[in-house]
Amino acid sequence: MNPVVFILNGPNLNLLGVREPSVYGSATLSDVEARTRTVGESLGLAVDFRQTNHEGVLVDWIQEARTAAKGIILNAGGLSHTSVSIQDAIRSAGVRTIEVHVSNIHARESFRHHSYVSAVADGVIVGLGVEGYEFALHALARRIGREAPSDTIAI
Ligand SMILES: O=C1C[C@@](O)(C(=O)O)C[C@@H](O)[C@@H]1O
Repeated sequence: MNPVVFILNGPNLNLLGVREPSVYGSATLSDVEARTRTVGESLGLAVDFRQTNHEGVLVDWIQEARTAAKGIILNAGGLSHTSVSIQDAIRSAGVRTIEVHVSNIHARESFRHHSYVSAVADGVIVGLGVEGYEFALHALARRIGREAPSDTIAI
């Protein structure tokens, strides 16, 4: 059985592709799910892809990852900028976590510049569109030993 990676999406990400396409692009969350499953398989990872509009559900899923997943890719949406509870959950999960934002949060309104997730994430990918999820999968695969590191980049 391949190691499981949770890809967790927070509020409003169900509207990807419909919502502000000039900011978030035209790919839907289903497109992202399909693509990450394919990339995950190629890396020897089993992707468990989820979305919720509810903070507590996200906290429950992060807690579940403690025993059920080897890594988390998290786009907490607007909760990234407000949720101490999500930071606490990641801190106690003890699971490698990569934060993803589709848009470049640092080039947007100042309230988006700070993320509570970033302080407890292993790495952060912002502003690279939905491809950011794939880059995060590659980063996790390396960190959980499923992808040989390149001989040119030592991380
Ligand atoms: O919902 C979102 C999406 C987002 O997380 C992104 O993926 O770019 C950025 C957040 O500021 C915003 O609230």
